[in-house]
Amino acid sequence: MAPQIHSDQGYKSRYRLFVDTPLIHFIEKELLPGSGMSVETFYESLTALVQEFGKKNRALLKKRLDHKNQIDQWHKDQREQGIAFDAGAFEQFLRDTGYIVEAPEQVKVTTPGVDPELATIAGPQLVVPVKNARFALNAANARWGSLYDALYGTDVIPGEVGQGYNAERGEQVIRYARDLLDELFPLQEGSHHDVSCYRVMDNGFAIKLSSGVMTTLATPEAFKGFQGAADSPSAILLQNNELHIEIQIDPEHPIGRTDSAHVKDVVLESAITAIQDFEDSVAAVDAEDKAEVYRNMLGLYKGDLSAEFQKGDKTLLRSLNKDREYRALSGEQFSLPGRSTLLIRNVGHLMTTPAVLDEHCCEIPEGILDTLVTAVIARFDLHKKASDPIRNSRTGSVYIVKPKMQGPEEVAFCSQLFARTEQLTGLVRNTLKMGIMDEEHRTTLNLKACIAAASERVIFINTGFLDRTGSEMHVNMEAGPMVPKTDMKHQQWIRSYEDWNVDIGLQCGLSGHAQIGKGMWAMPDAMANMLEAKAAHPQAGANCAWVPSPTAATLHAIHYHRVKVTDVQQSLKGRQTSFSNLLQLPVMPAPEQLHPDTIQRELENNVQGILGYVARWIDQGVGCSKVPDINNVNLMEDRATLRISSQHIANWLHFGICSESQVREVFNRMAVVVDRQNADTEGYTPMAADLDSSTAFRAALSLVFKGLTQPSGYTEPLLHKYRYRLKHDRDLNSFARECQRSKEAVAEI
Ligand SMILES: CC(=O)SCCNC(=O)CCNC(=O)[C@H](O)C(C)(C)COP(=O)(O)OP(=O)(O)OC[C@H]1O[C@@H](n2cnc3c(N)ncnc32)[C@H](O)[C@@H]1OP(=O)(O)O
Ligand SMILES: O=CC(=O)O
Ligand SMILES: [Mg+2]
Repeated sequence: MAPQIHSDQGYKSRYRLFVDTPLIHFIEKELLPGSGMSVETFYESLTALVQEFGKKNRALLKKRLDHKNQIDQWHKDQREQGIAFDAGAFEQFLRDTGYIVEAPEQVKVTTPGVDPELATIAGPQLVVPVKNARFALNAANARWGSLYDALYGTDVIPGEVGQGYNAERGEQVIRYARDLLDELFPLQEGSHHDVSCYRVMDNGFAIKLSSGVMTTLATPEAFKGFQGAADSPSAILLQNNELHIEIQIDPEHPIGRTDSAHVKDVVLESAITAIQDFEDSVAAVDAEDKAEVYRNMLGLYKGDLSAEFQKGDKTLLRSLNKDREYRALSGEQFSLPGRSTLLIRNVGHLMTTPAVLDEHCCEIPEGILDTLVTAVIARFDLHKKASDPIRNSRTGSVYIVKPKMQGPEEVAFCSQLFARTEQLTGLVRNTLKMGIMDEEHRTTLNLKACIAAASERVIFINTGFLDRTGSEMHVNMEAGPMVPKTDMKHQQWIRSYEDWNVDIGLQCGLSGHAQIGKGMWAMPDAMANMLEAKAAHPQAGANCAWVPSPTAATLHAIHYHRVKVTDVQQSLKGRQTSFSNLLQLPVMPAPEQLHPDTIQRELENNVQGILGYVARWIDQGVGCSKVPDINNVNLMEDRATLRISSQHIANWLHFGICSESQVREVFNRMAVVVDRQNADTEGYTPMAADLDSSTAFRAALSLVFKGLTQPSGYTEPLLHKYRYRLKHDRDLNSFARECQRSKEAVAEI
């Protein structure tokens, strides 16, 4: 059977490409109308990009493999010769083989037109799988979040949330919020706890205490504006460290009614930026999935995305929030952004997509398709008038986060791809900005050269420590058995990597121009712990850090009120983390001392996470899940955490820390546990009853048993393979193979 090229289903010939129907529908009926780009120009442009960049893309992937083989051999030789690891010798070898390159002495980012949300405002960065419109909208709207809700609904306030309103818990929330106001916006006299009235007078913000004393803020300039009438405002706007807080007042509201100053909520500017993710948190294996991802992104950029959903017994309709209007003391009206500034995480250089085949019937690089579609989508935002109520960038930029790049050649390649895409889509040069995920071994070691390779485009460097951990294990797979997963974050390499990223960012002039970011908080329900732990991110000089939910964004915002990141960055200038510490390996010094119980527990924990995540990925196409670990702590699992777990078991198998039969036994047993955990999950397909015929179970096994040979230890090739097979009842590439065999089809192009 030849591919269906001219039917309503299957691939259709478009210019020099074959495009699968669901994507054609999206491109021709949804994306291009109103974009100013014709159908012909779009496919001509895509063909040009594939022809100009496809071969280079493949060559870069081949280079990854060459380096990996060389490093494997070096570690093997050292082991066989009984040579103790020496970071200096390793560094020399990596320099000799061109894995580490010379960076220019002076590197300075010169990125033009960066919005203040990325350049100067320090605050939380929310990440969201864009394939889920309800979540994607929620993330875009998470610029402002209720502190009362964030406290009431999480373990920051101890005890059960329970059903119905718990007045005692409510009291604790109000006390917490008043303490915070006292800390961030102290009064000249008294405390926010004792306020009976907030109002605006001709000469400024006036606060009446229950004692009758009139006072105001210790720093009166922190008052920025208000909503409602001056003598009975409905909102008071305060600012600290470039972040805003609204005290909301409503005497009719159930909470405001009982409050001495009728405060109904304290709302924090929260997710200053949000990454709409096409990548680690998304399952998009075919044209239908890609169209869904792109459709939501288009709606966010056009401003018309909405999602209707059921919550409890209510049907809700969610759309994008408008900007917020205020009046200043002078009487002047002004507005603040109502939405997070959005970044878009495209996929990396590795994957190809069956949504589009080239003239040889081969899948095209997915990153190339993402770049072009992102640029066309962005035109809708860039062409909006300044008065448009829903604009993303006010400075004419498009923020693309590029994951999993390995080294400066790959960054340069990406920058060239962006430049050519700008030409083809009529965008001004350097409109497409680049966020570099520092999440691969070779990128960390060459971070300065990576920044140099895109110095006119860089808008962030971010420590994606989850992928970086998977990368560390895969690159050094042959060095020896790795420490247990929980010990990984205490290893020398990871501590140095976090500091190194900040040092290089500061040296390259990112402060005040771009984000130096820290990674994800992967325990979405452990908000009390997060409040403790994530204070370290601004203290380390990072002006943004990832959070998994809007609630987490609101709580994490508190840290940026407490720490002025620019001051920290100033104090860190000139620091230079040891390069050789970056190369220290996370290998166990005495694996023979590992207790069998520790091995068993480690396996069970990893396997439970793998199965819990993979089952939903393969069967339901859910790319990011909350999965309980062995201690029943809910963890955010995505492809990066899966990379860690699967590489870890693969490594222990390789070095005989555990046996194949032991691993299989744990998999079989954990399938029962995961089935039980999902007993009430709608659409869940149990695995344990028939393990051999469970596609998800087989996918999970292969991630471990084929872990050593997966490119860079990534999980997406196998996840895509199994999900595609389940969805389509045929293999990825089967159309491409048939198409290649079909002389007529090719001749027709
Ligand atoms: C290594 C990396 O690459 S990290 C980056 C990739 N990871 C991510 O992007 C994580 C994003 N987070 C998520 O996907 C989710 O928070 C999960 C999967 C971890 C947990 O999801 P759930 O179990 O559904 O969360 P939970 O039930 O606690 O909360 C759901 C509510 O929170 C909202 N929510 C949760 N996470 C997010 C988010 N990231 N963005 C926006 N809203 C969110 C949902 O919209 C929902 O609210 P609603 O009912 O008003 O729509
Ligand atoms: O993408 C983020 C990571 O930690 O990996
Ligand atoms: Mg990652």
